[in-house]
Amino acid sequence: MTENKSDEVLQEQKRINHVISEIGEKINKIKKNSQLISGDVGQLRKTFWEDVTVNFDEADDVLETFTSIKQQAELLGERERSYGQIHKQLNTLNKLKYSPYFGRIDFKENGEETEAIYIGIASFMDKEEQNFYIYDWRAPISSIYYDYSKGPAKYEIPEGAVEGELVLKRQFIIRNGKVISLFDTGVTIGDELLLEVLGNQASTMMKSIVATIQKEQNKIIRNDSKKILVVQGVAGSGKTSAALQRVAYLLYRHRKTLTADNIMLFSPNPLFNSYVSTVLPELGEENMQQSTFLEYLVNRVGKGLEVEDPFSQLEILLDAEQQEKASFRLKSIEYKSSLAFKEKIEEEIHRFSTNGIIFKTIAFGGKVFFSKEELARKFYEFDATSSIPNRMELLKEWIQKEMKKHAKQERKQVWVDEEMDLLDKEDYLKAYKLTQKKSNKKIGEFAQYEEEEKILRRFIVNRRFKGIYKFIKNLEFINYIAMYKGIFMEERPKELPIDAWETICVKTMEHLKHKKIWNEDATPFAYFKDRLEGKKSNTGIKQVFIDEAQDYSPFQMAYIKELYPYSRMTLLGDVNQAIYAHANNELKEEDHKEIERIVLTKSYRSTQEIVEFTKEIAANGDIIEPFNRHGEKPVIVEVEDLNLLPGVALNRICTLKKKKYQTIALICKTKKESEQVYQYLKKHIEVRLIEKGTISYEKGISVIPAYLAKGIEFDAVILYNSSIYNTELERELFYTACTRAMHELILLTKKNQLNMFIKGINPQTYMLQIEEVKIEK
Ligand SMILES: Nc1ncnc2c1ncn2[C@@H]1O[C@H](COP(=O)(O)OP(=O)(O)OP(=O)(O)O)[C@@H](O)[C@H]1O
Repeated sequence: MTENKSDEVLQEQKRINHVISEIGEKINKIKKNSQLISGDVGQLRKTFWEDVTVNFDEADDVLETFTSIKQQAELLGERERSYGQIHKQLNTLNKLKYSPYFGRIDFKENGEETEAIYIGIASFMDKEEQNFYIYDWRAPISSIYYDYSKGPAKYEIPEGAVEGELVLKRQFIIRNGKVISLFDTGVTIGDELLLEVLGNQASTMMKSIVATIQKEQNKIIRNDSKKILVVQGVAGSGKTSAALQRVAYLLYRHRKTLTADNIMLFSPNPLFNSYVSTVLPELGEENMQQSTFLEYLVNRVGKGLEVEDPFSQLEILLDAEQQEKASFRLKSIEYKSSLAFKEKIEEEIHRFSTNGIIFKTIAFGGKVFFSKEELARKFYEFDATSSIPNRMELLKEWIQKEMKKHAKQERKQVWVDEEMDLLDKEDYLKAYKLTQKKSNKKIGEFAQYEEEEKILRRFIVNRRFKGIYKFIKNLEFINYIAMYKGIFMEERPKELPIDAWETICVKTMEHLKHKKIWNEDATPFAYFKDRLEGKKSNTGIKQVFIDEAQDYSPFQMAYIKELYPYSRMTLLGDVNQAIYAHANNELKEEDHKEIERIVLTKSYRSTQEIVEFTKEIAANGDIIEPFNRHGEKPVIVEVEDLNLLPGVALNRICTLKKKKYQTIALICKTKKESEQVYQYLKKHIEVRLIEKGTISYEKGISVIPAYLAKGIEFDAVILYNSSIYNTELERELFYTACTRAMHELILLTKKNQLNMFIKGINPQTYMLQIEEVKIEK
């Protein structure tokens, strides 16, 4: 660390004290204001109904009542919004009070005086609102801090570039209002501060990197020129971190038109969702919408089919004992993930335009209201030039109209008489009131009774028809499954050999028969459904982020793009961590006018020693550059007998625990392996098993299958039985697992059975140890 010049520190501390006292004053002022508003909100809520005119007598009165309620609700909403704003502001000010800024740049704009710019997580001005005590890190001028070292520098504003000279660049660590350290930096954003940050223990929650954003990451964060931004970044290069900072940046830059609700992040698993959930609040912003693609698909496919999750799909491919099943699934996955299959679906849809649509019969209590043939006939009676979704809509409207007639008929049936006796008092009362309301004039007792009975019969039929009405409204009368199956009764696509196609057809249909759908079919099925009933494109989303983009198949990627046709997209991924069988070339694709591509090659997560080792696993790993932080070389532990493996893992975990690491992971290849070793370990130490549904992880020891460790990191990683990663398909999984380690990496292996990847690694990059201690079975 650069030496702390004590008078500089004193000067800076003086300024900090002043700024903090101003922040304190502002907080007090806002609090007073907020009490007023909160009082207002409370009062408004209390007297809401007193202040509106409620009168339902005449149509005019109803309108007046409606307007009055609306006005009152708007007033309340506005006050609540300003109350929410104030709350947010107070939150940010309290953060600033603790640590007002992290950086300072002295910038001399050409022809102007040098100005000291202090940079923090939000802007803060003096009382007169004339000068900035703190600049938001997202302000245009702040980019100099991330992009330049001392010397000529410039930043962009809408009117053009502002040029000048960067005279000083200083970094602070301020805690609780006190300068802990201060250093003036040279070339990049203080390697020293970064070194300090990266040397810390891993947390179970991702941290914001705002104070140490690197120049190349800043490009990702501030990029706003093209519709699609693609980031190919090696493991640990800060893709996810930069993506979250980018969300914060976009929310700031477009604050008038963009809110957190307009941003969607697709993440790899539920654990990841919670892992990243604190970054934006730390920056004073709200979290964007977050979902896994599976969640989206399950919703879209609908209740009728159970969707296989991608992890179960992967498990089959990884299970050495199910090689035959795996080889068939691989073919199925490859084809159904391709754009060729999407084309095939398109052809099928085209055919449905003139014939072949299959419906379900709509019946009630054994009585057919609409046969499937009738529905098909009616469908094809509509104008053939109209799109399929439009005709579906017309068909639905027609059915709904016809249903009114059926309902009327049904009211006369005997079963309704029987159910009349079972009605409760409230129904009678309701019918009575409705009759009263309906007839202003006094009517005779008999007429009154007749009217009530009519209403009660309507109640009964409506109640029993509720299911059918919903079925119709949701277009469930379209037999998607039968039609989807139809694709597999057709001629072989040219991409596949005959035997492969036949097996795919038989097995896919068999699986669908059991009301289950494989993961590779889920996207095509959802797409197929969309093409028949109309796209559910989401216009509210303006920015879509896809993390681990390499794990999306070409079909999925194309589908997502169609779902969000008006959104900008940020795709982040690493071709070396593509753990699924379907290939996706999106990250490698040629540039075109809508795409901006950024490549990150420096890895920040792991020590230099770990990166030197892991880069040799990755295909094209030469481009990976380690960050200059040192630790021990990875250790490969050879074990005589595989039965000793759980005990050896336990020993190693205990040694790591003594080193006071906060998060230690034992990464296994499959769920089965994780469960087995977990059962052993839990008898000896406190340990947690992470499964696909796990939504958060805690400090301590976790046993986790490699594919669930995606995107997250641990202080120390032990790779359990590394000998079993042995096919080219498993290279990425093995690489992903090893790159989760920040400070220490240990790989257990059967003696003399180094896997095919380790065999290719320079032995200088690791230490080989033989576990000699015999452990009882
Ligand atoms: N500029 C930075 N300043 C401080 N820490 C950083 C910076 N960039 C990355 N890191 C740290 O490096 C680690 C890896 O970052 P992150 O998870 O964002 O990388 P990634 O590229 O998404 O990784 P992977 O693809 O391997 O999951 C995190 O601990 C993150 O805090």
